[in-house]
Amino acid sequence: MDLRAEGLSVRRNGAAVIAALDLPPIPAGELTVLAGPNAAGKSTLLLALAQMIPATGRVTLEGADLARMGRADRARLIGMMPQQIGGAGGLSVLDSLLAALHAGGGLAGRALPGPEASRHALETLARFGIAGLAPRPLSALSGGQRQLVGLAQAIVRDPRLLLLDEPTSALDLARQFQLLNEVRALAREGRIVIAVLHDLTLAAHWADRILLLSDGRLAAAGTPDDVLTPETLARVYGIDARVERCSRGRINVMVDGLSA
Ligand SMILES: Nc1ncnc2c1ncn2[C@@H]1O[C@H](COP(=O)(O)OP(=O)(O)OP(=O)(O)O)[C@@H](O)[C@H]1O
Repeated sequence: MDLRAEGLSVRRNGAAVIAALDLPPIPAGELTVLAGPNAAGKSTLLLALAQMIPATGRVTLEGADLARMGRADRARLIGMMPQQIGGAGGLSVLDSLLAALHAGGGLAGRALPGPEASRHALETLARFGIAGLAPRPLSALSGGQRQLVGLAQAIVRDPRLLLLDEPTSALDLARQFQLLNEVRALAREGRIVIAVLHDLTLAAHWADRILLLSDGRLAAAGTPDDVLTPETLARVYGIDARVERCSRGRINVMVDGLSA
C-alpha cells in the first residue's frame, strides 16, 4: 500500500514549478521527509499530491487515482497540515477539530454523534499534549501551539495519507522531539506520512527515507545515509557541509560555508 506520483507537473503564475516529476513509491508505515532549498517546490508538491491545486500527471493512493475521486472521499483519506495554520475569528481549538472532523465525514468516513465526536477530538488533542487548549480561541494561540493544533486538525479524521508542511518550524526542542515521535508513530500505525523539514540533522534522525527536491525535480531519494552526503548537499544547496556521526551513531549535518 503506497502513494505514487507519475509525470506530475504544476505551473504557478505561468511558470513551471514542478516538471514531469516521478516519485518513488512512498510506502505506508514509514516516515518520508521532503527536503530541499527554499522555493524548490515542496509546498507545491504537497498541495498537488492532495489535489488542492491544479496539476497534470497521475497521483494514486493505494491504487486509486486521487484526481478521479470525489472531494469527500479525498477529505476522508488525506490529512493536510499547511505551512500557515489559520487562526482568524473566534473559533475555539475544540470547535476547529470538530469542523475538521465534520469536513471529512467523521472518523475515517464514519459520522460520530456529538458527544463521541467531542470525546474523540479531545483525545486527539491529548495525544499531542494540548488537551488544555481545547476551549481557547485559535486566534489566541502561540505559534508553536498553533502548529500542534494544526497537526491535531490534520489527524482527527484518521486519514490514510498525512501531508505535513514544516510541522516543527515553530516548536522548541522538546516539542520538536514530541511531535516527530508522534508523527513517526502515526506512520508506524500504517499511514503514509510525508513531512517537509528544513533541518537535515532532524530529518536524519527521524526519517526512514528522504526525498530531496531541487528546482521542482527530484535531486536524490533514499535513506538518510544515501541522501545526506557532502556531494549531494553541495550540488543541491550550494554549501560546504560535513556529515558526521555523533557518539550515538546519529548523523549530524554541519555547514562550514557556501560552496565556492
Ligand atoms: N500561490 C502561489 N502563486 C504563485 N506562485 C507561487 C505560489 N506559491 C508558491 N509559488 C511559487 O512556486 C515556487 C515554489 O514555491 P513553494 O512554496 O512550493 O516552495 P518551497 O520549496 O515550499 O519553499 P520554502 O522552503 O521557502 O517554503 C516558488 O517560486 C514560489 O514563488
